[in-house]
Amino acid sequence: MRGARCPAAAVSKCIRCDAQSRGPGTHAGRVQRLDHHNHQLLDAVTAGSKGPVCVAVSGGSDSLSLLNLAEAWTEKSRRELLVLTIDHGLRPEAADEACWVADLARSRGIRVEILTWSPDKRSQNAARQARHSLLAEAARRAGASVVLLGHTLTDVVETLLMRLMRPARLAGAVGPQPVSVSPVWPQGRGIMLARPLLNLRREDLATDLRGQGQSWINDPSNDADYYERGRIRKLVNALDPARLERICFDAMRLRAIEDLQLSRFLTNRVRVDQSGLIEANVQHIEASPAVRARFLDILLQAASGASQGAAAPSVSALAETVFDDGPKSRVTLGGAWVQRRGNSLLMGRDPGEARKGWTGGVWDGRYVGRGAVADIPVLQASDLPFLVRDSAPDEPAREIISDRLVHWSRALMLSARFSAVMTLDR
Ligand SMILES: Nc1ncnc2c1ncn2[C@@H]1O[C@H](COP(=O)(O)OP(=O)(O)OP(=O)(O)O)[C@@H](O)[C@H]1O
Repeated sequence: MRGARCPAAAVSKCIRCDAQSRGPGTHAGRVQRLDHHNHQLLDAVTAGSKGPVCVAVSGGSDSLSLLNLAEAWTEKSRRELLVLTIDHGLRPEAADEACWVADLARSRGIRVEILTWSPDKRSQNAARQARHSLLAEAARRAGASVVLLGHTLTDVVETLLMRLMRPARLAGAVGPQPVSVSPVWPQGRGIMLARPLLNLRREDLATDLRGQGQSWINDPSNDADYYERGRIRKLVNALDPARLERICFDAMRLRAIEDLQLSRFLTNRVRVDQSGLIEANVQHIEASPAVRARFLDILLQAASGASQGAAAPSVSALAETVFDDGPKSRVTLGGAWVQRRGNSLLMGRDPGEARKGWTGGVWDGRYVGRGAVADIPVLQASDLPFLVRDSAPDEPAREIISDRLVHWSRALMLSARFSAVMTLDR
């Protein structure tokens, strides 16, 4: 981290490469060494992309540390940064806080945009969803394809505990990943999220900022008991954080292996035909039930055009059936249908969904109907569902779906690589 000062730090070589770094085991040692690898993550995730690199900054200690890291990285990469800060309207101070962040960015010569959300629901989930939509839309407007988020190791630990306490959707089962696709669709099309601080503790980053004389914004709702996050934070402190971190690193490494396998499946086993129908070859697929379920989850989302997967127990149950033998007739889940044919799984958009409020024209941003809504046949009336033949005017459904799968595959591959790198010496 820029300007990190730690009296105990001694210069040595990084254990994973030849870069000079501070001695392992010290606060600054960890920050300096990871800095080096986190620059590599930024290099990899932005490779081949155009436009600015967006940094989501709330003004808290995590995202200000992220801004420092990103700024240091631009000295070498020469990429332009665009700070995005959201006035979420959930607290009276939110507007002032967004202005504070904007002033700070401008004082460093960094472009900044304030995004405003008018909450109609006050839940943290609704706020998160809205935040991702605003970030993705702003990134696309700016011609960017990468958004950096300030999640830390502390978030990984907290998320792990939260997930253990209630059933999750498959995508979030292990918590934030080093790289992932934007969780909103279609706003997040082509947008990659990267979390370069995922191996650093919140408290270490805060110590670092203090050392630089940098203040930050404290959001009291993060610790409030009425939010699950606040209750979990207290629980983490009451348990043994170091042990929890080790569990998280093990989970991240395991997940990295899964991600790599999934990335290969998406690249080698899936094709999308002209009509937007997805076909996955599942012959001799050797994968754990968890990987099969995640594979199916991604395919269902690509077929349905949904932002989120269906509930984890339903996807897992369906995966058990579809990868073995059946179903011979269509089964619908999460807005998509799936059917086994020979060695393949076929998947498409559930036409029954069109009955819910579609009034004709382009449906789902991807398909053009062939008749009136009232004519939509009952499921299983034909082999191909009513709506998959045609495409949206600008771009064929096939392109949209293939693009999403390719993007997903790349995110999984990068995530696997950096999960492994980030946790190697733990
Ligand atoms: N108001 C905001 N403006 C801009 N970016 C934000 C804002 N709030 C959060 N972020 C970004 O999101 C990151 C994660 O924030 P936080 O931990 O508060 O979210 P969360 O609700 O736990 O999210 P998630 O469910 O994605 O883990 C921050 O480090 C920052 O990069």
